Amino acid sequence: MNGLTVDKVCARYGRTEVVTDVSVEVPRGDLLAVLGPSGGGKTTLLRVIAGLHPAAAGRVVADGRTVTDLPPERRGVGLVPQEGALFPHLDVARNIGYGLTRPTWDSRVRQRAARARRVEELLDLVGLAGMGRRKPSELSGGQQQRVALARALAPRPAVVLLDEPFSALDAGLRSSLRADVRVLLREQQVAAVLVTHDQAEALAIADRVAVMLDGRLAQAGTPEEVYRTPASIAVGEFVGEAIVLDAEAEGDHAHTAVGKVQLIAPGRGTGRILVRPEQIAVEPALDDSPFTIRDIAFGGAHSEVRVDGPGAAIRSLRGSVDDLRAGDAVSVRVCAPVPFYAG
Ligand SMILES: Nc1ncnc2c1ncn2[C@@H]1O[C@H](COP(=O)(O)OP(=O)(O)OP(=O)(O)O)[C@@H](O)[C@H]1O
Repeated sequence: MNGLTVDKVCARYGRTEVVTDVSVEVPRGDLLAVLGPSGGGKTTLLRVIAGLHPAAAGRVVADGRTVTDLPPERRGVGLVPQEGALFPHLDVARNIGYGLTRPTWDSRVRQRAARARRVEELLDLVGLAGMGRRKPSELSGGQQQRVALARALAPRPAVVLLDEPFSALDAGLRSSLRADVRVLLREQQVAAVLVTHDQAEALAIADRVAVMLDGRLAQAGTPEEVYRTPASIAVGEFVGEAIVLDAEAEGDHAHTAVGKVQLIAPGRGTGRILVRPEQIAVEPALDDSPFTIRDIAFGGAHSEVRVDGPGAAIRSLRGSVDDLRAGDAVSVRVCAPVPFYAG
């Protein structure tokens, strides 16, 4: 396959295994977001792919070539580290050109010209044309990240790894840079792996999301799959806001504290369901209802309504909350099929 294959990779620090049996595939042009709590093994996995940390077992394959035992510079894998990590004493052009082949004595002039052309091309690509002579300290945080990306792309790698590349940026800049980077990586047809803590970022930018819990791949799937049908309650709680309710399943539906709920897949017996706040409809109660509004957190486009009731603390997202007040009695209904977890 063209792109990246990680096949049953394990990694250790000393005797402690921190990555266990991880397998993922990323075709060229695709972006895989690796999501997980702190200490879950995300950065270590990235370092194994980049060749900065040895794999204790398994294989890393880039564009069909097994690179597991090659040094970082011979893998065809580019890395955009956290906060760019540019060389402060080199100007932007030199930072970008750093990873390109050094000229040899017999072809120095020709290679130098080719390097300069490639650097100009990359500056253009990341929207920094004309800034080649500046020092990193003369750039904004977002511009520095663009330089780090250009540096990673310079040798035309098959794979680019991005380790929390937007974490130091403010929200507005972060989402615009993220969208630009996504388009650029697809245009360049590299296989990209992005490590992030930010669930919304992973769901927004990725073709596929891999959730790592305790060094293991808990689930890999499209953003919709991991959000709507998480493999476990733990994955569901990590990927987004989750309301977990006790349930008694009977085929295609289950009985819960908020009434009868449709299930995505049939289930039977005692267990739990996982519901997203936007799947819960809260309406002013027409009859007696045991549910009352605890408070409403106004949130612009979507406000959160928190509801107390017997056996359930509910959060619901709503566009308008004009008809609701704290203390009101309300009816609560789950308005979409949800996943059920037995046991
Ligand atoms: N150099 C090291 N020596 C020993 N243990 C380490 C080292 N680096 C990381 N670890 C441990 O390995 C585990 C995985 O760390 P890793 O940095 O891969 O997790 P992570 O998911 O990237 O976390 P974060 O989101 O906080 O960056 C953690 O328990 C961490 O303490």
